[in-house]
Amino acid sequence: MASSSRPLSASLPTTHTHRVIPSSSPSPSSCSPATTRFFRRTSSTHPNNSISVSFTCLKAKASMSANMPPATQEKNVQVFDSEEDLSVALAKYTANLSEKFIKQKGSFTVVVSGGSLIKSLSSSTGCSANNACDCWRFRGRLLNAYPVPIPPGNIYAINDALSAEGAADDYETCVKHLVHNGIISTSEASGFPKFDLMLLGMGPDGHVASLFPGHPLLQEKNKWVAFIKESPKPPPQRITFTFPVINSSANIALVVAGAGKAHPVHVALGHGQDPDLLPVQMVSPEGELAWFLDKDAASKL
Ligand SMILES: O=C1O[C@H](COP(=O)(O)O)[C@@H](O)[C@H](O)[C@H]1O
Repeated sequence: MASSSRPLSASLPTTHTHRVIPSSSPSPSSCSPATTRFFRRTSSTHPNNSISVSFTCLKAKASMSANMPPATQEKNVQVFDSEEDLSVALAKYTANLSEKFIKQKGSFTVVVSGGSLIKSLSSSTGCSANNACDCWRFRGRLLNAYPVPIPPGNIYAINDALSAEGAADDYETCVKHLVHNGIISTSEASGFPKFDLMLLGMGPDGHVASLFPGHPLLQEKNKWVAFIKESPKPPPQRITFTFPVINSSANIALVVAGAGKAHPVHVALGHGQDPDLLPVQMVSPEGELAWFLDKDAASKL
């Protein structure tokens, strides 16, 4: 997770084409006050796994599609011809939210999940997936075209020197400090922390963060951060934000690329069925849910 006092703003160098279906409707010691804060992921591998985060920016030219099925037309879904185009649009979306929240309350809090989201986003920043965080910290830039003054202390990574239990506890304590200090908002509706934006990926099985199909953690109602020791996807030990926190977010962007994810996308957007409730179907933020898909992920829509 992370935060900035200056909105992500700059010129938008590129125009790309995509379809838009508008919506109808860490450790505690690193918890210093400041303003864009990045929460490095909603889930993390643990231990000995590289943690990576990043995203890119730019402008995408929107055009409405008249050919999308009705169920999709009720959602905010954007489909891009390439991962690069998707990245560009996602960065612009993030920049707009950053500007809005910083104007409103002087800060912007963002959670970024792991997986290929990081790789694809880092590709157009000039940072590799592995050094994306260092790019933020040491180059003082979140995005190539969007200079963002994010102090290193505003990026909250998990402490992977700890056990999974310890890391979850440590991260939850960190978030509690930030809530206590007023840096992270609290949802009036749920009482859980309310991040301004979560950037989530999704697995081919429909999992989000480290919340897997059929796992008891899907029903977690109290914890903010939970650990898992038997993840069906390696590595087995992870920590994750829980659904009460995820769904208290002001905004969530679900960023999905690849044909292997077309089925859960199809189901989550209301066009198909799966015998199991997919975790991605449980994503329901207090504010807006925006889908950023590449054309392969959208191929069954
Ligand atoms: O395990 C995870 O996987 C999903 C999807 O990863 P991807 O590499 O297929 O994009 C990721 O969104 C999630 O954060 C992570 O915990």
